[in-house]
Amino acid sequence: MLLLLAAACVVAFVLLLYMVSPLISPKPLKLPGAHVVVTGGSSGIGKCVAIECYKQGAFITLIARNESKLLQTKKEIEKYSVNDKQVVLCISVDVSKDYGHVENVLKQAQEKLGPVDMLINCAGTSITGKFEDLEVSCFERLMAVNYFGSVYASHAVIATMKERRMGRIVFVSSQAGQVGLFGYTAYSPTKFALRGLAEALQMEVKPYNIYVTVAYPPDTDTPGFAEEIKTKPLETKLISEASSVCQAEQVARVIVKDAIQGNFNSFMGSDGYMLSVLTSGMSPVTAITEGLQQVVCMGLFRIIGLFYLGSFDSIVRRCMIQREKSESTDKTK
Ligand SMILES: NC(=O)C1=CN([C@@H]2O[C@H](COP(=O)(O)OP(=O)(O)OC[C@H]3O[C@@H](n4cnc5c(N)ncnc54)[C@H](OP(=O)(O)O)[C@@H]3O)[C@@H](O)[C@H]2O)C=CC1
Ligand SMILES: CCCCCCCCCCCCCCCC(=O)[C@@H](N)CO
Repeated sequence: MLLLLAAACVVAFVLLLYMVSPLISPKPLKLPGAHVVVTGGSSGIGKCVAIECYKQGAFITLIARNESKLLQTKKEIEKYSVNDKQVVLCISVDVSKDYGHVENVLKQAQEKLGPVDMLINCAGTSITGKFEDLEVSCFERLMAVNYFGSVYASHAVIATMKERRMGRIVFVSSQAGQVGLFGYTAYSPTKFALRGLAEALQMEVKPYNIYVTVAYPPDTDTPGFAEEIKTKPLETKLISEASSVCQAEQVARVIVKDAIQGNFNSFMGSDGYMLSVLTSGMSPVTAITEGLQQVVCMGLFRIIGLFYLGSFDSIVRRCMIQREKSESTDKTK
């Protein structure tokens, strides 16, 4: 009897260890002297991520298309140097066009600044509008930049990371990559796709000590956002008010902190927290407490989420009625 109890205890302990072992947090990456590549590093969130890493002693490669914007950003970043060895390298390339080209430039960057320790996939753009108003080419373009651009850059660095048994890859998704909202039929799928890629890739590369992070920023005050707002449907604007507009510096700090720690999920604010718990699905966890919070809070957050959905539906309905009214008064004029 005693023996049976002891055996049961051992089995339970082993089971517990087995469950807990993948949950043990990774060792933080050391940024001083590390090589960080930021796609979309010449503007907005990407620029602030680059500055944040540079301030912590990293060597930076900026990737974007427009050369003069790249050079201007390089100058801006260099103001924050913490030692005189630090370098900011600029590469002008379209991450969505030719994989061979992207692979080549990343090879050159690694020859100059050493193997990539951290890749931040931030190059991206958004187009909003009603489904029928968006040309199908918009859907293709967004998928090319936001999704395939991230696949290309990651594919070009992963082999070296695996050889070195270290590295970080960050995908900048969006809150619109956690929930599909009015106006985002072309954009949201590209951000949801990044999550699928990140989950599958993380499972492959974890034994090689490589950690993948997916960031879900809310609306953030950037040149890209200023552009987006010009053509945003009223419905999208009103719905987006559910979550506040963040500063790019603040978003960048959170992304860099989570990437260093190797956290899979990176979110900002209380609505970001709720969304990340609510949409955790089968995503990996990097701390036992994270998993526990998801188990405990999921039901409650679903209830809160249903209220949000109800209010979004009523925004859409009200806008439709308003539009029909103004159309009919236009006709009678
Ligand atoms: N701002 C926001 O509200 C939010 C943004 N995001 C995401 O964060 C990321 C950055 O957004 P944000 O800072 O607002 O964007 P910005 O428009 O301010 O900056 C975009 C950056 O990406 C580069 N870029 C765009 N297309 C390409 C391309 N094909 N190849 C290479 N580089 C490219 C741009 O440079 P260039 O044009 O010279 O190539 C620029 O450096 C995007 O993925 C966006 O979807 C997520 C949530 C909220
Ligand atoms: C419990 C559940 C809480 C639910 C809260 C839901 C809030 C949703 C607001 C989403 C705003 C959309 C941000 C898109 C940002 C973006 O990617 C673009 N700006 C890019 O340019």
